[in-house]
Amino acid sequence: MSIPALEASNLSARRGHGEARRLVLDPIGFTLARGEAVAITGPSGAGKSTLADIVLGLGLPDSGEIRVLGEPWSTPKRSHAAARRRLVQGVPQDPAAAFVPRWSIRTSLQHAITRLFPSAHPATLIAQAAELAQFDPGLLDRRPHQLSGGQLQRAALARAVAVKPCVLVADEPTSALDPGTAQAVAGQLLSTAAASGIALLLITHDPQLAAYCARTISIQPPAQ
Ligand SMILES: Nc1ncnc2c1ncn2[C@@H]1O[C@H](COP(=O)(O)OP(=O)(O)OP(=O)(O)O)[C@@H](O)[C@H]1O
Repeated sequence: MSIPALEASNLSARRGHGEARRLVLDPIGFTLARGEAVAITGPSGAGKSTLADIVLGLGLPDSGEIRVLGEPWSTPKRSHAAARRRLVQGVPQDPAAAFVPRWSIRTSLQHAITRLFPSAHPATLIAQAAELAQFDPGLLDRRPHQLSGGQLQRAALARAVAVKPCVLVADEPTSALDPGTAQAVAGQLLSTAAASGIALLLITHDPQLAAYCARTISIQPPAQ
């Protein structure tokens, strides 16, 4: 059997300080194969973004472990940090967060590639990523504010796949878009991940969006 792209076992999280510190993510475990799309759904406050942040390495769990391609992910060796960070990329709810406002989309992509994948040739990866994400290469020299919401979300998808990750975490990636654009971007996200063999963890409260995925895991706010 091939090694899963992502394995999460017994992950839980507490947040807040002092007496207000409480369990915000009940223990959860799941496995994603390469190219598999899984939706994480649940009501507001269930811990979906907390889980996304933990998988992205932006927050720490209070229990449990994550493995990426079979290797422990939560505590990557410092020397491997960039190489390992490259493997798990995010597509944020607000795509502008993926870009430096004063830089062109091309410069932001070049910067991400140089930092996370120094052995790669940026121009080649940018061209491949734009094609995969169906981002018009004619828009690469624009700044983020010069793009529509849908164009910017495709640019964020291009930025995420440019460094050839094995896991994509998309946290409510279409919630800021109108319904037609949201559907097109969601379809693009799924087909891009499947075409590249990337495991997709799609965080959403939208059942229609979750239905695009092969599997749905529903989480609930922990009982206090
Ligand atoms: N740093 C923090 N300090 C205190 N509480 C926090 C912190 N981060 C998250 N929480 C709490 O943890 C719970 C889960 O938050 P989270 O953002 O993960 O939920 P969610 O399922 O993504 O919700 P939504 O669908 O509304 O985005 C919420 O009750 C939130 O207030």
